[in-house]
Amino acid sequence: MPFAAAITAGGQSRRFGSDKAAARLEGRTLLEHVAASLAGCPLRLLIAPPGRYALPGWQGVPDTRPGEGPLAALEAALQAAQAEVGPGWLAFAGVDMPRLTPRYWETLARARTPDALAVLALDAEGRPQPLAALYHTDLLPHVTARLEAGERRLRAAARPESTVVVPPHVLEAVSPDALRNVNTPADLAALGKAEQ
Ligand SMILES: Nc1nc2c(ncn2[C@@H]2O[C@H](COP(=O)(O)OP(=O)(O)OP(=O)(O)O)[C@@H](O)[C@H]2O)c(=O)[nH]1
Repeated sequence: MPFAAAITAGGQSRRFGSDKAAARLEGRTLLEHVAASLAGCPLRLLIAPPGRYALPGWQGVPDTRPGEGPLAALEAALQAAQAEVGPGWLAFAGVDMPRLTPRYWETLARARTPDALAVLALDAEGRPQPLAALYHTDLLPHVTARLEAGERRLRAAARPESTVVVPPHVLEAVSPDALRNVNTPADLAALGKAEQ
C-alpha cells in the first residue's frame, strides 16, 4: 500500500472499562487486528504514550498534545509522516476497529482524486467515518488551525471541498464489517458472535 499508516492508541477506554487496545478477539488483541490490516504500509506509526504498547514493526510516536483526543493525535501523525517520508497520504485508524482489512484500505486508496486531501467511508446510515480514513499531509495546517481554535472533534479534520467519500455499497462488497467498532464489552461480544 503506497501510504503511511498511523494507529491512534492514546485513549482512556472509559466505556470499555479496561484498555480496549489490549482486549482479545480470536486470539489477537484489537490493536494487533488493526495493525494487521495496515502491515503492508511502508511507514507504520503508533500514536500512544511512550512505553504503553510494544507492537513489532511499528514506530512509537508520542502525542504532541497528550490527552487531547484523536484530532490532536492526527496532527501528531501527519507531522511524523511528513518528517519521515515527506508529503503524501496517511491511513489513520483507531485501535477499536478489528474488522478493518487491507482491501478496505485499498478501496479508500482507489477513491482518491487529484484534488482530494481526505477519503472517508460512509457507514450504512450514510455518515462519514473519520477514524478509519485517509488524510493527506497537506491537511496539516488546517488541522493545527482547528486545534488552536479549540476544536477537538476528529470529523473537523476533513474539509468538505477536498473530501472524497466511499459509499456503503462499495464497502459492502469488499469488507462488509470494516466499520464495526468496539466501545463497550458488549460491542466486543457482539463482534465475536457475528463470526460464528
Ligand atoms: N493518541 C491518542 N489517541 C486517542 C486519544 N483519545 C482517544 N484516542 C484514540 O482514538 C480512538 C477512538 O477513541 P474513543 O473510543 O472515542 O475514546 P477512548 O478514550 O479510547 O474511549 P472512551 O473513554 O470510552 O471514550 C481510539 O483508538 C483511542 O485510543 C488521545 O488523546 N491520543
